[in-house]
Amino acid sequence: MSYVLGVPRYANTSPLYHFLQESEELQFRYGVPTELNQWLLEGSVDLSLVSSYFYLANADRLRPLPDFSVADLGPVYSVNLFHKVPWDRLKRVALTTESATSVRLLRYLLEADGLRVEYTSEAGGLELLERYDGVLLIGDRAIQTYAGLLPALPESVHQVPWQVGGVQVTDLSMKWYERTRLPFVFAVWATRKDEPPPPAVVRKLRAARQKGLGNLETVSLAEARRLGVPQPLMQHYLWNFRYQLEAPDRLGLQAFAEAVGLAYPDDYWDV
Ligand SMILES: C=C(O[C@@H]1C=C(C(=O)O)C=C[C@H]1O)C(=O)O
Repeated sequence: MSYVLGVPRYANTSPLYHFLQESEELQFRYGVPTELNQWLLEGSVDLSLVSSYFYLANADRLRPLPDFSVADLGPVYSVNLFHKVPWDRLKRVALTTESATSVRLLRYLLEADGLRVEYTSEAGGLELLERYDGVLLIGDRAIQTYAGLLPALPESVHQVPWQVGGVQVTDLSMKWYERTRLPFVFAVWATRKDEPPPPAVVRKLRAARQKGLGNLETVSLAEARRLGVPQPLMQHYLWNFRYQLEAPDRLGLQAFAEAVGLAYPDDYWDV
């Protein structure tokens, strides 16, 4: 029987997977985070990316790898509330159906600012702004939408505009950083608690990550073409992620658990 890896359908994890080969022993099943979360609990994937919030809420059944994450310090560029009224006047917001973590993070950030907002889960893009004050997008859709708004390639990564025309872009990871000065962990990799990850699979994942991060130009070119986003922008976007769940990331994850009233188990596979 082959081991099934839950593989996200997003550019943001391409440095981890670009050089990973599917084989008879290791098969991929592709999905967006909300699908992968469910598949992991149900047993239709064995090792998978899982939304950090979903992991924390199901920590009695899941255990993560010690050194894999989708995290960053400051802006992430692809977890964005696109809105047409200022942040403190938001009343009705549409939420992506692909995310478990970001929707919880948005709720936390708005409540922390004393704001009461009505949320509706609805798939779509910027056209939702005709009916809502804001729309939360993540992953490929968010980075494509953001890149599509930019009038030109920014001169420097420090000059990415956060307002284009009538649309404001609030990067949730940046907002988290301003509040906590910590990284934000969007996802970890986990298995079910009674099914330890095979060390050979973890070795392959680590080797593929090392190669991916060492060849970001190749990886970002492939992803830029796939999504129709300028390659320099894609390369900076990928370069900016923290993929190794290091000590500062764990502090960020612990702070997120506290922020949403969940326990932080601090319990990782020794692999
Ligand atoms: C950084 C991102 O993080 C993603 C957001 C997730 C969530 O909100 O549940 C889950 C997995 C991550 O890959 C992104 O989508 O751009």
